[in-house]
Amino acid sequence: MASAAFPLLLQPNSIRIPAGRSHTRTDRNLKLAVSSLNYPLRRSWRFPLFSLSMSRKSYSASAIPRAYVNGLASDPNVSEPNRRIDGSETENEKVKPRNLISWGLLWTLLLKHKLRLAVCVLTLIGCTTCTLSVTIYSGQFFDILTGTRPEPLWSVLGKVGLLYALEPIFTVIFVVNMNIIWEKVMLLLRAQIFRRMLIQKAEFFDRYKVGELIGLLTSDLGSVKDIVSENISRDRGFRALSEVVGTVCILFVLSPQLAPILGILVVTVSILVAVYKRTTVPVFKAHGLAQASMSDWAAETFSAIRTVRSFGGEKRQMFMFGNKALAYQSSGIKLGTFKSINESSTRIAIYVSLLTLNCLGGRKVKAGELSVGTMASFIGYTFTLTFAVQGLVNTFGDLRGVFAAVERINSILSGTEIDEALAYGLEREIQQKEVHEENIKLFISNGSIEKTEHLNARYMSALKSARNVGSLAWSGDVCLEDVYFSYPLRPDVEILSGLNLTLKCGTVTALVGPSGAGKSTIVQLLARFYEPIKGLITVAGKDVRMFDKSEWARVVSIVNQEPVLFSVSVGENIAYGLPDDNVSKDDIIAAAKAANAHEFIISLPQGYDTLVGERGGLLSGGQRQRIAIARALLKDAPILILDEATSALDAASERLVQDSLNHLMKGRTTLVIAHRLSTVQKANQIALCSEGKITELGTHFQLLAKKGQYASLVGTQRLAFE
Ligand SMILES: Nc1ncnc2c1ncn2[C@@H]1O[C@H](COP(=O)(O)OP(=O)(O)OP(=O)(O)O)[C@@H](O)[C@H]1O
Repeated sequence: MASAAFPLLLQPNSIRIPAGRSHTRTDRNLKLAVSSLNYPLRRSWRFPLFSLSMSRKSYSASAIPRAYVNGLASDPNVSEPNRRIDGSETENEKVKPRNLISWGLLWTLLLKHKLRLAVCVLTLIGCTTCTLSVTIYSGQFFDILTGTRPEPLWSVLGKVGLLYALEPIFTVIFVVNMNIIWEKVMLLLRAQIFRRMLIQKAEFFDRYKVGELIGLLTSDLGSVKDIVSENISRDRGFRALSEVVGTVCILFVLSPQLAPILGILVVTVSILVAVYKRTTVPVFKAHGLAQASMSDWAAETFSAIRTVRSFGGEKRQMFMFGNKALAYQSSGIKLGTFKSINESSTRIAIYVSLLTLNCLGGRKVKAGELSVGTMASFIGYTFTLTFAVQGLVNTFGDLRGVFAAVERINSILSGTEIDEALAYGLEREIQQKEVHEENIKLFISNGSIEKTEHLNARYMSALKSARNVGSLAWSGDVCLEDVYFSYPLRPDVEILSGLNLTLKCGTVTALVGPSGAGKSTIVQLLARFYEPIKGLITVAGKDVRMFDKSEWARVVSIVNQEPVLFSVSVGENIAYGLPDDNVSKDDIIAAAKAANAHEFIISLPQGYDTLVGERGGLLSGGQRQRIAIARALLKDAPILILDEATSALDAASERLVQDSLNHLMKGRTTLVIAHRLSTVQKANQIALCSEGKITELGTHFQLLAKKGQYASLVGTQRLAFE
């Protein structure tokens, strides 16, 4: 199958431009940037806490296309995609869920910084050597003082001084390089996770709350990031590990008899103390949660202050806040108690170790088996070992948190819910961009995490007979043919059952029907947010699945009841109609004028540069709607869907918006959904959707004459007006 797609993988100098293409911004990017590696790996990796595996095969770069031109004439050698008509995958095609974050991936990302890693290893050895050597020289210092060592004092002090000077230098180089490496790794991970979220199927966003998804990017990924930044200090992570190993070795060299007893004692007591401390982590967390709950309540109260006032809810809000403040207080008291015990427990570990050392070592010093200096070094190493072991246990505790976070990310994002048609289109478009742009490199220079070769195989093959989707959509009808559909989260409830509807090219079709009949569902299918379970959607007779979703998105404009604006300026919101283009101010103004929006925009404080606020909240509903229409005008898509576009407006705004909609609809294949039947009477055809099918179809007068459900709906609405 993969090889069947290769006739379309053109060499850079053999790119053909399909005739009759109107969208120059696509044409100018016909040539794909050379795709670099997709994390080639040499072996599989497994870790017991969360199963991580990557195979060489799944990350092979060999099948990634080097260049691609869509819209080419069919190639008889290219086989049809091995795809069932319902869009599901056959057994052969099924892709096993793979973990998004894996050891293999981390390793590959780390290996990009080989030089820095080498510097880190060397400086780590350097600072540990300095730290541990100082203690030996401190012991020698005492031996010189007691006269057992015939060496001038300045020579030892000189060495100690040099070590004191070198240690911070090594530390700075180690910390800076570790941080740089990890920040770069995290940058790529963050970008890839964001991308992976963006290409999930629509049901993914039905299933998970926005907060959960943001949590993956912020707190979960944050704890992965913190594992390095918070474990880079002297008593944590690699430094603690190297100090434990180094100290134990030195102790054995200094006194092979004393070292095992002291070593075992210090390590055991330190581990016990550290483990005890870890068990108190939930108390710290509970305190944090209590604080968050209290501040959430305050935030909700103030953000809904008008609702609180209108219901006289101040007392309730106060009492609830009081409850939360009390919970915060009691968790704070508990936390204080645990903090004090924690504080003392480390001291207990040190005191026990020192007492043992003094008993055993003191006897040896008295017997002349050990010098005072060596005894002093032992005391120093007792402290080092205690803190290092505790630091190490803390690092392991943090690692557990990281594994849990990674597992959460993997469990949500490693399923097979990727919208492949979208993923493929995005991959292709990203690769067409100039590679020197930093923000794009994040997504391509490392290759995507997605297994793109099977997507390429499928879509390359499927696209072989597709001509330019724009010209098809401008010239052909859009048909829903025997469409069956259930929402993935409610597979038992059939919303559409064998629906047939033709949207004639360049004309207006109105879709009416009772609430819950499935009108908006048809919009979602036409926009390809979801795919039919059975049946086809075609444009000019071509199955729309032949086009990747980025291409399809360019030919469909949707204006709905509550248009969502981004919290940028008015001008930028209009320019979003062509998100990949540099839209000129003149084009933006022309679109705004056609949408009856120019007058109100220039009366805003900063005109086209005025910020619209979160979700356009600083504008009225009618103003938002006209900006959305200007955006759609700029997009200039051949298929237009108006889903209750004027229903939330008052009469004056509706007139203005309706004017601009009339302008927008001209010459486009339009589907209008409206509850107010008076607004759709002029449509070329009216389709009545009921029980998942189109039950009546005709002009307003034909349907009235039929005296069916449409006629009775019209009657009901007239009665309501009278
Ligand atoms: N994302 C979803 N997941 C599961 N079920 C859904 C989803 N969206 C809509 N539904 C269900 O699909 C059915 C059809 O909804 P749809 O919004 O298409 O109806 P409608 O005809 O547009 O209704 P209205 O005129 O009230 O807007 C409803 O029963 C609804 O509960």
